[in-house]
Amino acid sequence: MTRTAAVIGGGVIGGGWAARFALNGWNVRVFDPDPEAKRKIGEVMANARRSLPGLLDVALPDEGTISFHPEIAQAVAGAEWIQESVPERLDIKHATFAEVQAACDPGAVIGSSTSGFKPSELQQGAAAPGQIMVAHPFNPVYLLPLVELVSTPANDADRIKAAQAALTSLGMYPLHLKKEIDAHVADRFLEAVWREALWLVKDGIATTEEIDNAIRYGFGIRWAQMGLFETYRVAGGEAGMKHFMAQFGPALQWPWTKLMDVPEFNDDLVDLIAGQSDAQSGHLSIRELERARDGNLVTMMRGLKAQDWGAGALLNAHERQIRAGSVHGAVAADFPADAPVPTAHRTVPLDWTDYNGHMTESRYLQAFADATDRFMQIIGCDADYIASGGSYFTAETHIRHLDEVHAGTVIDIATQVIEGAGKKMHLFHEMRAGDRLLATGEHFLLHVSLETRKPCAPSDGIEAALTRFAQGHAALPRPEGLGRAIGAPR
Ligand SMILES: NC(=O)C1=CN([C@@H]2O[C@H](COP(=O)(O)OP(=O)(O)OC[C@H]3O[C@@H](n4cnc5c(N)ncnc54)[C@H](O)[C@@H]3O)[C@@H](O)[C@H]2O)C=CC1
Ligand SMILES: C[N+](C)(C)CC(=O)CC(=O)[O-]
Repeated sequence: MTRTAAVIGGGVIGGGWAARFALNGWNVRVFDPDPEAKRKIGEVMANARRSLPGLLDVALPDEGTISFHPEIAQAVAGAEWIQESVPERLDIKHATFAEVQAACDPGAVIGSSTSGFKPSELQQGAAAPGQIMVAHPFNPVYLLPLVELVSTPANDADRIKAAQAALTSLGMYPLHLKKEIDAHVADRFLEAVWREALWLVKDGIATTEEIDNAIRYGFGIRWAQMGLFETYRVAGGEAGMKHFMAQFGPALQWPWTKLMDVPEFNDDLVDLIAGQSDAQSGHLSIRELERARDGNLVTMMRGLKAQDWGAGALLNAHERQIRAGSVHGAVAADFPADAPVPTAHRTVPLDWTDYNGHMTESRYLQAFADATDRFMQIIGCDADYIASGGSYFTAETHIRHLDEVHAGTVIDIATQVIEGAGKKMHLFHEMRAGDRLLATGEHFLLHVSLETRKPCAPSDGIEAALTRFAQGHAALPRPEGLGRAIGAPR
């Protein structure tokens, strides 16, 4: 059954939440008094659609619907998750919770996006304090997985567990903080770095651009993959963390930071920073900057996915969760022998597109090669079989590019066995977006011994599974384009 979330306040963060929920198959009900909210969320959704689904190598569930409601009561009725993302003012948040709790399901989780208020402050005066907890996300909410989940003793363990499970199912990383503190954990870092940066600009030491460069060419990349402590452990060399601390401990007494002083927040400082920021990035619109940011984030996170590390390992876990409940977990006997076998159902990722604004040619081969891997797995040539010494090598490939496809589009590949006997396996893949035929891939493979590196017969199990498809597929129409070659001029 489709799950339902309510988003109260649909600005930068509420819009990001709406996209995260909807693109993971939830229906989303939005309440926001801003008459522009629908347009703004529409623009966030457009950016999210081209970036989030392509993070994974398997398609997300079908997109949920987003509806807009004139009253909080209408938006929250029947929702299992209510995410408050109204402005950062305690009076507005309290008034919002009162309206929400007058109409919502008592079993629903009410998460607050607050950047700094403690959950006990949010719960003050509430009809049911135990329903409210901090669920602090990071912008863009549809791409960054971290959510600081901050609870108080008023929140019972079952509701916290339900909240963790719901966030995990959205591909997020709930970091549960059992001890509350102003600004939680991550915003304390951001605030510290922000204060230092304000001083550096105010004192004329560095411009906004130079500070950004100091981060993005160096420790920002390092932090993205290892965080702080693991990074510094490595920096301690073979002697490790103790050596690192001994070496840099004395710096704590030196004037290396102005963290405890706050620069006077006046018009001069605002104009200085805003002016430098305009000079640095004013030639780009916010939507253009968001698109650049999203492309960079997707590319970095997919790089970490290949390494199965940090945020990338989380993507792999989310993907396993989706595969387990779908056709991707199926084996040969689960597929009819007389129809092409579905071997891919995924979204075109942003990092598969090129200067022509569409999927680049090398990624067609990747998609078809992944489909071949999936077919091998279906007939029993899986990781265990390969570890036992048998596998397939591709001997020849022919790809036809028939129609364009863009980032964010769901593609499906169906595979027909043209020949499957002994060591030979001849496959014909058709890639489609809905009814549109995008490309075909014809591949001839030989079963090999990984010890001798020479062709040999596969196991009886693989032979039987392959023969079943080969015989069943022989009755299918011959695919258009089979055996095609590029004609050479004479
Ligand atoms: N912008 C950021 O980088 C982050 C913000 N947050 C937190 O998210 C919350 C929302 O912040 P933003 O989205 O940045 O602000 P925003 O100004 O972009 O959006 C706030 C939205 O709330 C709506 N609103 C105002 N009064 C309302 C009411 N009574 N009921 C329902 N909606 C109402 C506004 O029309 C607006 O669309 C804040 O608590 C903030 O601390 C959390 C993480 C990051
Ligand atoms: C600046 N901020 C305090 C609103 C930042 C956050 O809360 C998290 C983020 O996305 O940077």
